[in-house]
Amino acid sequence: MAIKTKEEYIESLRKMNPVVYMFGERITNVVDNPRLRAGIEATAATYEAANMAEYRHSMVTESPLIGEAVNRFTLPPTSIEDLVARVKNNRMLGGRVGTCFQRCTGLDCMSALSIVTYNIDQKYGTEYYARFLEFLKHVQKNDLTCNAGVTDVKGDRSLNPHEQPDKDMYLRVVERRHDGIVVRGAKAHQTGSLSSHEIIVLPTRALKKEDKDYAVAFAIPTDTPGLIHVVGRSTLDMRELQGCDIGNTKYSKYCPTVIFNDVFVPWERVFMCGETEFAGDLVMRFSAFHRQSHGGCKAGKIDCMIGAALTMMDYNGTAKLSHLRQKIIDMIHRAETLYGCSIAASYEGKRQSSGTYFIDPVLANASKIHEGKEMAEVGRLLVDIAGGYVCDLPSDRDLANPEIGPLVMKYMQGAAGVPVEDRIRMLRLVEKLALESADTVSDIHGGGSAEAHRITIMRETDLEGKKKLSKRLAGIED
Ligand SMILES: Cc1cc2nc3c(=O)[nH]c(=O)nc-3n(C[C@H](O)[C@H](O)[C@H](O)COP(=O)(O)OP(=O)(O)OC[C@H]3O[C@@H](n4cnc5c(N)ncnc54)[C@H](O)[C@@H]3O)c2cc1C
Repeated sequence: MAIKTKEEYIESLRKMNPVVYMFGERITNVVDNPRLRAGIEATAATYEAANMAEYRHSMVTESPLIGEAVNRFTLPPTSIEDLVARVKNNRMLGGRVGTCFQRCTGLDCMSALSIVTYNIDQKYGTEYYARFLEFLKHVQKNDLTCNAGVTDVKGDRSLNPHEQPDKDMYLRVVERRHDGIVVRGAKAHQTGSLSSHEIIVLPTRALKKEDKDYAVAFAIPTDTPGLIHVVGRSTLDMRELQGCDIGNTKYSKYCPTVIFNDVFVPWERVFMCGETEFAGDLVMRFSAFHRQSHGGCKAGKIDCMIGAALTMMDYNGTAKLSHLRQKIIDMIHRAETLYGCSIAASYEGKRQSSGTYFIDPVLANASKIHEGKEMAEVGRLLVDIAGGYVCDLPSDRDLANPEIGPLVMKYMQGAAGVPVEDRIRMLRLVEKLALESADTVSDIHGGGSAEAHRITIMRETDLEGKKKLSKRLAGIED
């Protein structure tokens, strides 16, 4: 049963028993909690699309590993076609959910591990790659969702992990046993950790040899004893719980901090343990794949934002105004540049020793730098087009109030013939698309902060080649 339906996916989460806290209280029923469910629904869209005639051909392919049809979200790329399909699927899904569907990070971890575990084995004769392939088979056969446990809480940013006054600021191995390891630490911003069956942990940065205990990668179920998910707050997080003014009526996003309170990991699930010199490569590969992913999903989110802007123009009676139509063009070209860089990064991908294909990291990072700046501009344009009611629209509860409701509705009218309820719904969606902090901050920091992209671009670009070009024209011989 390699392809799950949406319903099977949700039922599979129901069988899990993670330890979860939100707003200071223990949540025992994750799946039916309205706030968490909105996030789970976004991930469920990746299962739904795989079963829809319209998208099945792009979402499903045969795995060379298990010889069965699998959801592409479980498939590390083994061709240029696979790399391109990742971006196209992400764009389609980003547009369908209008937020993050929370399933690419796990694939990005698996893609990076499928390259680096092989390289570690080549150097040290370890068996990480074989262990990783066993894990991957499990993921593919059961159509699992994984999330990325990469970002450590990091304490004092000027200090290396082993230099921190509290040694747990980066996740580390605290005990080595005959049957596995015990780890302690916390991973921040764990997008969709409760929509996932497994959490894949990687180091968050390059490490020195003194940081040996921090050079650890592994995968464990998200309800493993000792794991505590503390759901983070975001700007619109009460809306689903209050059951009104929701905006995106189907989907949302949430990002817990996951605490690893002395968690046991069996050796068969450990994919790196102490090989510090590979930590930087592992995180660089994960980040580059993740930045490629963003080029697809965020372009898809802009598609949805453009749709909302155009609809607001219809509803406000501003559809013919040329300066607003210019702003639509400004939104479109930003989506296409983002997408174009990400698609180009895929076509320029190269086969690695393990057989996995890796994207062009310079193009993928260029795409992400563009996202960090331009998504904010797209949000600004959307709010500009939609009008000031994006921020202080009366609540659904005021509209339903028998005393003031009819009066409020009267003054919410837009263009003739547009149902007032529709105009209100679209304004709420614009609020969610442009101002939900879990999404807008992810445009800046998700996949690493801007400086990390710039450093990668500088490191991975052929600077000498560019100097040679200029020297040749200037007649300078080296
Ligand atoms: C909505 C959202 C979703 C996310 N989802 C995930 C996820 O699913 N999985 C995951 O693992 N991570 C996730 N992340 C984490 C993301 O990768 C980090 O936020 C990002 O790497 C920045 O780390 P930080 O937040 O700790 O900020 P910091 O590292 O504190 O950075 C803040 C600023 O300080 C600068 N800075 C910090 N330290 C240094 C230094 N030593 N040298 C130079 N400059 C420095 C940075 O460049 C940046 O400008 C998510 C983040 C967000 C906001």
